[in-house]
Amino acid sequence: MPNRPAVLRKEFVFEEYQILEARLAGADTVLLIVKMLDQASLTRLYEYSRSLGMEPLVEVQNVEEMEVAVKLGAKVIGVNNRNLTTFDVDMETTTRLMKMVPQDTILCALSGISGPQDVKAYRENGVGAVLVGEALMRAKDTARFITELLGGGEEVVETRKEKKKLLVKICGTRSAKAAKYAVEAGADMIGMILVTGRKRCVSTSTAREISRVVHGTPKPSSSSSSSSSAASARTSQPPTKATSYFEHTTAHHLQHPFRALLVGIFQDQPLDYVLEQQRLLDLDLVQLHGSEPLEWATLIPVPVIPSFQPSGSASLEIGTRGYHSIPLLDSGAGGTGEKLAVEGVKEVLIRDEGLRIMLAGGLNADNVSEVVSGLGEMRARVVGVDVSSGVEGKDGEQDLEKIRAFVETAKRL
Ligand SMILES: O=C(O)c1ccccc1NCC(=O)[C@H](O)[C@H](O)COP(=O)(O)O
Repeated sequence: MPNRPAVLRKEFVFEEYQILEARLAGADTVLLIVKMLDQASLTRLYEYSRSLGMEPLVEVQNVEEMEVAVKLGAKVIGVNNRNLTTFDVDMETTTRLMKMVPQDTILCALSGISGPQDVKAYRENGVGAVLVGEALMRAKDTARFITELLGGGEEVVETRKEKKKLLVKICGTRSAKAAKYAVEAGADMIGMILVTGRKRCVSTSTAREISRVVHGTPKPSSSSSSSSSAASARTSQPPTKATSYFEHTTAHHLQHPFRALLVGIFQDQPLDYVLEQQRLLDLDLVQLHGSEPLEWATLIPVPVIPSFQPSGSASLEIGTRGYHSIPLLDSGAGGTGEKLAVEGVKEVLIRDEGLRIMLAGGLNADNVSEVVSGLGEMRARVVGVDVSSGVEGKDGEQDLEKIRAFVETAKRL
């Protein structure tokens, strides 16, 4: 579930059919209420849910039910503060039962949360999550209320107006040496071509070496400070602000505070192959450079970057939220060095003012500044730049100095 918030089917679940239905509808998990299920049914439904890749939220209300949930091995347990027999709400119920919960279990407080004071108290006590229903429905301004619950202040939706450092992706990487060099030069993403038959396609053994290097090489400290929200996303600091869709995905999916991310590039290959390579090479992101369906993003367990051409009809899907993490606007079929037309980029951005993109297509250290600044005010909506041919020498091999020059130039924009 890397591309969106988790979806819970919060229901009276009493048979497998409902769990399957939830999975098919795109839910990530289901609620199992200990009070309404006998031990055999609870165990059966719990196992069934897990067999579909969904760790259920197991709801309890008292000591006896908590014992059942813990014995079951539930990894996410919710304590209902509302007594379902009397309907009385006692906010201490969660806190009283929490000592029974093993360390690695996420404890959620359910029901009765009316404002930030409740969340603050739970957070201080080590409660891992809260479930808010009625208060959210009653709130006049839902976004502000959620921000307040998270402990945030005045600003409700953080949208990027000011210029931030561009993320840089070095694509077409063919050796562990070039990958290491690019990371140490400050690149945020290292792309390798996994499209069989293409000249830049890497063998499995090289891809494994590149993967090892990208996962093991720390970023230079200066570039890790390019986004404070990215850093907080990867540390224990909980977020305190609601963010727009693309702001969130940029901060959470496209950068890591300590190392670069590894991107595998695919083009019109079977989904099974993409999934297998993602696992085998421990890819952090998958770039789909052909006419793969948008929905694949829900089946690939890491964030997806799809490629669009400004003029192509598929570019209508470019701004669809909830699937890909960030779209790549590229001039052509990928790695061609063909220059992207700035006017085409502007047309795409004008159609959807919330859209954020990465740019590719014939970029190099000499022209990236002109292309990016040519977008005028729309520059703030470009989160990153991607290069392949532009960091290659005449012999077609990656040129380490060109990589450095590209990263340094792009990071200054
Ligand atoms: O580079 C390839 O051989 C390639 C093959 C099939 C699909 C995508 C491919 N490359 C993608 C990229 O290198 C970048 O995402 C981008 O297209 C950069 O292009 P450019 O800087 O114009 O070479």
